[in-house]
Amino acid sequence: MNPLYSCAEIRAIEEAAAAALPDGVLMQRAGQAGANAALDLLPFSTAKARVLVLAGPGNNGGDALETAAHLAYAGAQVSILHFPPQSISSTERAVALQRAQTSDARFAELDLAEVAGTDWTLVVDGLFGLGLQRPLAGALRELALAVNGLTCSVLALDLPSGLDADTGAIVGPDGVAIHATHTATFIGNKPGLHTCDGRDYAGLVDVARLDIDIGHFAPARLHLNDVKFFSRHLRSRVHNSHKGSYGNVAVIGGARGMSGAPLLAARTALNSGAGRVYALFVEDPLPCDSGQPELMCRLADDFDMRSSTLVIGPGLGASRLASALLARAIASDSALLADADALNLLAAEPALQAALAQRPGGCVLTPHPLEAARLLGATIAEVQSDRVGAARKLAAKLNANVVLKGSGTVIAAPNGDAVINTTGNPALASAGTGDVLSGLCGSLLAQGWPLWEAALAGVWLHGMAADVLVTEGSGPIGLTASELVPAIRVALNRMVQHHGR
Ligand SMILES: NC(=O)C1=CN([C@@H]2O[C@H](COP(=O)(O)OP(=O)(O)OC[C@H]3O[C@@H](n4cnc5c(N)ncnc54)[C@H](OP(=O)(O)O)[C@@H]3O)[C@@H](O)[C@H]2O)[C@@H](O)CC1
Ligand SMILES: Nc1ncnc2c1ncn2[C@@H]1O[C@H](COP(=O)(O)OP(=O)(O)O)[C@@H](O)[C@H]1O
Ligand SMILES: [K+]
Repeated sequence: MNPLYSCAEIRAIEEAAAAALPDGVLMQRAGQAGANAALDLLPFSTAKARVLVLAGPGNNGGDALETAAHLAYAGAQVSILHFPPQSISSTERAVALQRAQTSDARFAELDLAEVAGTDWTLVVDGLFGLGLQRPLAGALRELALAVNGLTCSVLALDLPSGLDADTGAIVGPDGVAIHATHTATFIGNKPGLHTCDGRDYAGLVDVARLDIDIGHFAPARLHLNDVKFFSRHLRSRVHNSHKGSYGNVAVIGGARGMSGAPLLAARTALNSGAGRVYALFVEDPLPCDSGQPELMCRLADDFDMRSSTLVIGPGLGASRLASALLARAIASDSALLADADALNLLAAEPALQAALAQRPGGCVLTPHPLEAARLLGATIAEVQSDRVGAARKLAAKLNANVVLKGSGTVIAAPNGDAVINTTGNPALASAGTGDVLSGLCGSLLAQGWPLWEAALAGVWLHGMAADVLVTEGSGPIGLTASELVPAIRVALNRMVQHHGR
C-alpha cells in the first residue's frame, strides 16, 4: 500500500534487479516510461510538439536520452541540452547517447535566451536524479531558473533536479530545483516527492516500477497515507446506542485571553462524533460557548481527568498552573493528545518528558515544525531538512505517535513506522487549524480508535475537508479554521458510509 523508499533502498533494489537482467535494460525501461509519460502530455498530433529534453551527466541523463530518442521516433520536434559526463560514464548511458544521436532529435547549445524565448510544449528534466551531490550551480542553476519561468508542462524523470529524494528539501542553502508539473519516478515512490518542498516541485507523481520482480522489494517502513490503514475502525452507528457510547473528550487549555483555541478543538470534537465534550480552562472559564452551547465549559483544576479522553494544549499558556495540569494529564490513565502549549511546556521540562515517555498507554503529539524543533533541541531548518527523520526521532524519544504538521504531514510511531499524508493544502495555513486537528484526533480516540489509526485518520480527514472546501471555491485564500468543522463532519460521515462496518 503506497510504499516509499529511500535512495539507499532504491539503489539496493536496482542493483539486485539489474544483476538478473541484461545490461542496460532498466535504463531502456526508464526511458520508455519517461516517453510514455511525456506523450500523455503532448497533443495528439505529436509532430506539432516542441520538446526540450535536459540530459545531465549521470544515469538520469541516460534516462533522458532514451526518452528523447523515443519522442523523436514518435515524431515530436525534440531539442536536447546535453551535459556530458566529466569522466567515463556507464555503458548504458553511452548506448542511450548513441540512440539519441541516431534519432532525429537535435543536440542544441545551451542558450538561455532560446530556452526562455521558445514556445515549448513540454520540458523533460533529466538533469539529476538520485545522484545529486550538491546544489545546482553556475549554468545549471541558471538553466533551472529559466525553465521555472516557462508556463508549459515540465516532466521530471525520477525526481525534480535539485530536490533531495529522501527529504523533499531543495539541496543547498539558497538552492534551486526544477519546478515540475509532473514526475515519472522509477522503481519505487520516494518520500521527498511528498513532503517539505516535494509537493510543490514534483507535481503529479506517477510510479513506473520498470517491471522489477516484486521479490526485490523489501517491506517498507514508510508509506503514503491511505484510507485502508484505518478504515477498519470506521463504524456505522447502531440504533441501540446513546451519548455514553461515543466517549467523552476534555479539551484542556484556554488561559486568560486564549479561549478561542480550546473552543475550536472542542467544537471539532463534538462535530466529529464524541458523545460529550468539555472545554476546560486554566483560569476564568467562559460560562458557555454561545456558538456551540452543547459544550460544557468548566475550570480545569476541578475536573476528574479519568472521565475523558484528554486533548491538552490549545491556548494552555505557560503558567505553573498549566504545567501542573499537564503533569496530571500525563499521570492519568486516559487517552492523551498533547498539542501547542503543552508541547512547549514539555520541551521546557525534562521531568514531564520522562513521565510522558513512561506512560503505559502512550500518547499522540501534534507539533508543528517549531514545536518539534523545541522538543528535539534543534532548529526549524534542521527539522524541515529531514521531516521524516525528525518525526521518527521524536516518536522514539517520547514513546509517542508524532504528527509533524505542515505540507506533507508526517505521522511516526515509536517503533519507527511512518506515514506521509497526501491530503490538505495551503488553505490550512491559518491560525486555529491545528486546534481543529487536535480536537478531531481526540474525538476519534474517545470513540475507541487506537492512537496510531486516530492520528492517520484525523490528519487524512482534516486535509480532505480543506481539499473539498478549496474545490468548492472557499479557499485556499481566506479559509478559516471554523469552516473546516462542518466539512470534517461531512467527510467523516461520507467515509463511514463508504467504508464503515
Ligand atoms: N541506478 C538506478 O537505480 C537506476 C537509475 N536510473 C536513473 O539513474 C539515476 C541515478 O543515476 P546516477 O547515480 O548516475 O545519478 P544522477 O542523478 O544522474 O547524477 C549523477 C551525476 O551528476 C553529477 N552531479 C551530481 N550533482 C551535481 C551537481 N549539483 N552539479 C553538477 N553535477 C552533479 C555527478 O558527478 P560528480 O558528482 O562526480 O561530479 C554524476 O555525474 C536515477 O535517478 C534514475 O533516473 C534508471 O536508469 C533506472 C535504474
Ligand atoms: N501549506 C500547507 N499545506 C498543507 N497543510 C498545511 C499547510 N499549512 C498548514 N497546514 C496544516 O494546518 C495545520 C496548522 O496547525 P498549527 O500550525 O498548529 O496551527 P494553529 O496553531 O494556528 O492551530 C496543521 O494540520 C498543518 O499540517
Ligand atoms: K530529474
